Amino acid sequence: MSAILSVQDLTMRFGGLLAVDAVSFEVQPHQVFAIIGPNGAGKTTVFNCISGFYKPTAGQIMLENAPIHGMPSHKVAQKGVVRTFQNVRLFKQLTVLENLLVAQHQQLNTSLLGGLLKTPAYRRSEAQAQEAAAKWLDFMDLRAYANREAGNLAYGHQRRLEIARCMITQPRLLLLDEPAAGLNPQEKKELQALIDTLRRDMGVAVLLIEHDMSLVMGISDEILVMEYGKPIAMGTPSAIQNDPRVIKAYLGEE
Ligand SMILES: Nc1ncnc2c1ncn2[C@@H]1O[C@H](COP(=O)(O)OP(=O)(O)OP(=O)(O)O)[C@@H](O)[C@H]1O
Repeated sequence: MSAILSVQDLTMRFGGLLAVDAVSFEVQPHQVFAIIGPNGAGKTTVFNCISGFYKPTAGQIMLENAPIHGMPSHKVAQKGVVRTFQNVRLFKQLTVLENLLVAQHQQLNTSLLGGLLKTPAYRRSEAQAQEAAAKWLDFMDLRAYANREAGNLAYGHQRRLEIARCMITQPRLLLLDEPAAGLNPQEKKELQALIDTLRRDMGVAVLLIEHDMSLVMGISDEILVMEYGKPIAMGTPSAIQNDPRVIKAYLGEE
């Protein structure tokens, strides 16, 4: 099986700080791959490098065998790698529906002139965008809120909308940065079921940063543990839970 994402010796330096130090891992199709580690371990910096927000100091990031390191974030997104953020980022003054329509804008097969003249091709792609938005509103149980301002939604709903906004672009790889943060126990359970459905039925692999260990252990196929920028362990949830280096990183020296 060939990997969707292959990261080799990824390194990111900020002045004198080595935030990510020679990190390598692979994400396979349909896999949920988690990156965990104490605060400041370098997890979000890895995400920022993959999603094109940072240009890595060194190393390779390959998406289905083609390099994406150093590409700007909108290009990486066009290639099928999309992300959510630690603090939800939506167009808060737009409605829920509008957020889903805007997300598709870059993909729409229309020209400015086509839009002005309302050509058949323009109307067709508009109709497709509306259809896709309706599908994701239903899938995420957000239809009742379609015309609400996104900023006025309950936090759990905003998180779901952010994931819908990613998924509507039909990505190959979904990066979720602490998706369970701020959710109540019931919402966390629903999130776990949602991630499972996305990877099983929607053809997307998921790369996850998460501090909630019960979610991480319950959903991940493989886990990478980082500490001070360095990879210290990688393996299945049960192997990671019993790894003395991981226990030491989380609990400190006896
Ligand atoms: N743009 C930046 N400029 C300078 N230092 C940075 C920058 N971004 C991150 N860092 C530093 O890099 C290190 C790793 O940070 P990062 O946010 O990647 O950690 P993290 O594992 O995601 O932490 P958390 O779990 O708290 O989100 C930290 O010491 C942080 O201060």
